[in-house]
Order: sequence, then structure tokens, then C-alpha cells
Amino acid sequence: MSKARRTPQSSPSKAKLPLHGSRIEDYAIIGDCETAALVSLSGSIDWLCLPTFSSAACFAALLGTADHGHWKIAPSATVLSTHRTYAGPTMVLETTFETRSGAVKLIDFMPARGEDSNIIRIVRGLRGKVKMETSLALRFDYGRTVPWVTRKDHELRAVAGPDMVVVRGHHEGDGEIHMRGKGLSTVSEFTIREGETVSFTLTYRSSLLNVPSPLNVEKSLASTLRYWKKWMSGCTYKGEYGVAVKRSLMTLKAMTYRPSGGIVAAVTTSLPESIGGVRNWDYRYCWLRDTSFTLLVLMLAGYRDEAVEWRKWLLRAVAGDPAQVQTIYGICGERELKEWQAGWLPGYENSKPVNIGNGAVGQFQLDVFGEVAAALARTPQADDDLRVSSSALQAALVNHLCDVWQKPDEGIWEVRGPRRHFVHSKVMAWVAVDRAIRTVDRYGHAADLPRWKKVRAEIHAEVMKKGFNKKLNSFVQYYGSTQLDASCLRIGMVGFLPQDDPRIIGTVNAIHEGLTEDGFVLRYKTEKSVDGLPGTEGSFLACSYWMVTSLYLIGRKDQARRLFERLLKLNNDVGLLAEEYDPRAKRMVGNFPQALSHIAQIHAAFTLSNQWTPAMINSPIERA
Ligand SMILES: OC[C@H]1O[C@H](O[C@H]2O[C@H](CO)[C@@H](O)[C@H](O)[C@H]2O)[C@H](O)[C@@H](O)[C@@H]1O
Repeated sequence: MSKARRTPQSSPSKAKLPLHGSRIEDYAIIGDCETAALVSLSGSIDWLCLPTFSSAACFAALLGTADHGHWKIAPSATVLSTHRTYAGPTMVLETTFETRSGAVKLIDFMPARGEDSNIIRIVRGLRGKVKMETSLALRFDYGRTVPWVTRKDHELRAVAGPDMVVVRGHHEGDGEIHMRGKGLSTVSEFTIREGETVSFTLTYRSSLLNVPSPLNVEKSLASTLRYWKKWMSGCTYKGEYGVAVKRSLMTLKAMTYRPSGGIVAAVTTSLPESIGGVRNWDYRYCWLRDTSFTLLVLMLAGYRDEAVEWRKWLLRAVAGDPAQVQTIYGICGERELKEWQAGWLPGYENSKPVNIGNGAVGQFQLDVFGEVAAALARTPQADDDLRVSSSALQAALVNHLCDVWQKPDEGIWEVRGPRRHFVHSKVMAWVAVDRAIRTVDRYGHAADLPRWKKVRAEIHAEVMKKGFNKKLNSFVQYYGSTQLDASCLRIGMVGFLPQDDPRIIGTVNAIHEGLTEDGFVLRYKTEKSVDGLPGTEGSFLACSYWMVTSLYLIGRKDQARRLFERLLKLNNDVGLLAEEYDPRAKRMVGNFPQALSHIAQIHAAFTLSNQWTPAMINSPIERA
């Protein structure tokens, strides 16, 4: 998992300011379950939104230049090699820099959120004597607003409107770290010897409040390590891919907004799906689809408290008129996520636009009814938020679905082209009604069962008639289409047909042969322009992991395992995945880290160790 990187890096002062931070796979995540930061292999925090995942960024170098906000701590001299790892099963990141004169370890973490959001950066001297440099540029409002900064030796206070950040530096041997202004940023230098420690803290608080008191960094480190180890000890996965599964689970946990139970799809916006392209989206929100999948894997892995919290989040978010159910909500269930462009940011490697908000919020995506129903059918029935009755709400959603399932939609891939009768959407409409019927059968809630059963049969018959192409021997993208779509891999996984049905086997084979690049699965062929967007994209990692699961379920078990192990090699040095992988450029693309990729990886690992089978689809996990 922890591969050493031997990429010499120049010092911050000598380096030309980069247009962007680093390669996407060069980042690691630290977080406090309310927001998260991305730390590069060269010790620079290039992305941080405060106080929550979907607030404006105060470090946005990732999507621009160093001057759009960053915080770097690194040796002044040439770095000979860098090695990175998390401290065991935790979100505490350790980056070791080797230089000619010695070695240092940089420890980065965010303690569990109390009153404030904090980042702590500890530098420990491992060997010899190393000169270090720091540079800090705080830019609120996604790199646009230069704050008013006051410095007093080791302490810096930055204020802009409602935001206040306080940064402090402390040298265990020499006392406080002296920070000084340079241009519109703050720099400092110090020397660290073997056995010595230097620490920095960054605290965010509303500027309406008092300046926060200094933190005890060693105590915070100990409690953060304890927190993650305890959380990880609840994992029930028993298989050979434990390291990857645990890192994926922790990443999902780090992307869960603790106050509400909402789960963001990724912590970034606008990391491009192809470098220089326009397929750049904001993922710092909660998709009903992605969060439902997340819940299913968290429950598989033994995390029921998260399931209960998500259930409450969901019931509150979708409460109201079922006709107004959205595909995406804010972290607390907000409905307004208007998409706009941060025109002053050049974008990751010049990939414009940088989008804030997500226009897909207004789309009609039929599949989300199915994903939500499937997750609700598996979540513990107890502990509903008493303000919303789960059974009544589910019944209202299914009744609404019975009215609208025949309409075309934008589908799982959120196309920006015309609506169509996507096969996956119809299959998921079937799932919604099917799971609801089974829940009623089990718990006896009030429902219009005769209508639901009639609609379930109608959807099934229509998909079989219009969604399968005999010539291709495969389900296709939309009714009447001759195009393949990786979402059809899910038809067998959700139990629409048995796994050994020749039409399921035919679909898996057709996608395996016709929709892969270097063995990795594409969502669909972008050149057929179903999505209404110019340009192309990389292979979709979640779909590639669905292929692992599908191959395994149709009995091609060795091939499934080989693909899984090949995919595992795409994890970066600290086990993280973006949304996509470009096999030609051999680099990650798309938002990072992305929940869907990690979810599908976990699910495939459980499948390979026989800890998930389709038979489990309809058995609810009872409350422990
Ligand atoms: O490809 C166009 C769409 O891409 C994004 O959607 C993708 O990410 C979502 C979150 O992970 C996922 O639920 C969806 O299935 C993916 O297609 C983007 O958010 C959309 O706005 C965009 O139209």
C-alpha cells in the first residue's frame, strides 16, 4: 500500500509557482468528518474548504496557482525521495522526506471537530539536520479574497468577512517559529535535528467569535489516532484485501458529514474527467444514488450506526412532495445547488470551467428511486427520525414512481443531452417497486399492493421487450439503441434476472469485449454524444469494479480476481482513487477521492470473499 516515490522535488523558493498543485494521484486526504484537506506529495495543502465540505475553499491551488491558496511545509534543499503512508488504520498522514543532510517526517491530520476546525502539522527530525521552509497563502472564496492578516511572531490571524483563521508555529527546542510576510503570503524557515519536533496549527472559527486558544498538539494526535483505530476495529471484512477495504471504508467515513449523516460524492470540484476538457463537476454534495451505495457497503462491513444516521438524513432530505424528490442534496439536505463558474480560477491543468454547485440537481433520474428503496430495505428498521414516518414516505415515493416510470430521464450518468428511456433507469424503477413490495410483505405497512405488483410486472415485461438487443446479445443503453452501457452490468447484481440467465451472461461478455480500454471499463462511448458534451473521458473505476463483481457472479472467478488485482494497482500510494483512470496517459482523472470508486472496490472485495451474494439483496440487516 505504501509505495516509496523517488521523485526529486525542488525547494518551494526555487520552484516556479505551479499552475496546479500536483498530479491527482499525488494527493492524500485528511479530514475531521465535516470537511477535508488534500495534501500533496510535496507537503502542500492545495485544497481545503472551511468550515464544511461544501463551503468556499480557502486553499484552491489545486484548481489554479499557488497564489490561489496553499500551505506548504517541506525541506529547503532538494528532496531525494518521499515516502508516504497513513499511520496504520487511521487518517493521520505521515510523509517522510529524505535529503542529503538528513530526514524528516511530516505528520498531517485533522482532530475530530469540537468547537473549531483544526489542521495540525507536526515535523519530526528523524536523522541529521534538515533546513525547512513553509509558505502559506490564505485565499477565501475559492482563491479570490486576500484576507486581512496580522502577525505576531509565531501567530498569524487572517480575517475576511465571516471567516477567521489562526495559524501558530512552535519549535520544541527553539521556542516559537517566526513567521513573516512575503508578498501576499507568509513564510518561515527553521532547522530541525534528529529527535526534535516543530508543530503548526491552523484553526478556523467564525470571525464573530474570540480568537481560539492554542491546541495541545501531542494530545490531539493521540486522540485522533485512537478515534480512527476504534472506528476501524468495527470492520467485519474477512478476506485477503483488508488493507484496501479498510482504507476505502475510512475514506467514506471521512466524507460523511457527521452533524447530519450526509455523505459527499467527493471532496473536490472540477477535477477534470479529461485533462484540459470541460467535464468538470462539483461533487461536494450528497447524491441519493452514491449515498445509498455507500450505506450498503458500510452495513456490509458492520457499520450500522452510520446506516441509522444516513436513514435519518435521507428521510429528512426527501420529506415532502414525492414529485419534488431531487437527485442531489446539500450536506444537510439543502435543495438549492445552483451551478456557477469561478471564472478567476484557471482550472486543474487549464481544465475550465471550474464549476461550483451542480446543475444535475434539477434532473429527473428514475434510478435513484430504486437505489434508495434498495438501501432502505436493507437498513435497520428501528430508530427512524420521528418527524418523518419512513413507511408512509416510502409508500408515497412508490406511488409517485408508479405514475412517472414511463417517462424518459437523464439516467445514472446524468446526461446533459436529451432525456431517453435508459434501460438501467427502468430496471431501477423495477427495483424500487420490488423492494417496497417485499418490505410491505415483511412488515405489513399500508400500501396499494395490487397496483404495485401490476406495475412491477409491466416494467419487467417492457425492459425485456425493448431493452435487450438480440443481435448484440446484450442489454443496451436505452430503448432501441445499439450502444452498450456499463450501467447494464448492474441488471444481474440487483436481481432483475438471475445471474445465470443467458441475457445477463451475454451482457457481461458484450461489455467486457466492447466497452473496455486496456481492460478497464468505460461508462459508454462518449463519441456517440448521448451525454450532450464535447470531449472524451477516462475509464470509469466504479464500472471496472462492477465488472469484477459481474464476472465473479457469472462464474468467471479467476478472471474476476485478476481484474480486481490489476485495478488495485491503480490505487495511489496511500490507497485512494479518483473517479476515473486514463489508461493512455496512465493517470487518474476526475474528482478525488471519489466515493463511487471506493464503494465499488469494497463491494467487489466482499464479493470475491463470498461475503456478499445477490441472495443478500432482500434480507434486511437487523439492528444489533
Ligand atoms: O458525466 C456527467 C455528469 O457527471 C457527474 O455525475 C457523475 O457523478 C455523480 C456523483 O458521483 C454520479 O452519481 C453520477 O452517476 C456520475 O455520472 C456530475 O455530477 C453531473 O453533473 C454530470 O452531468
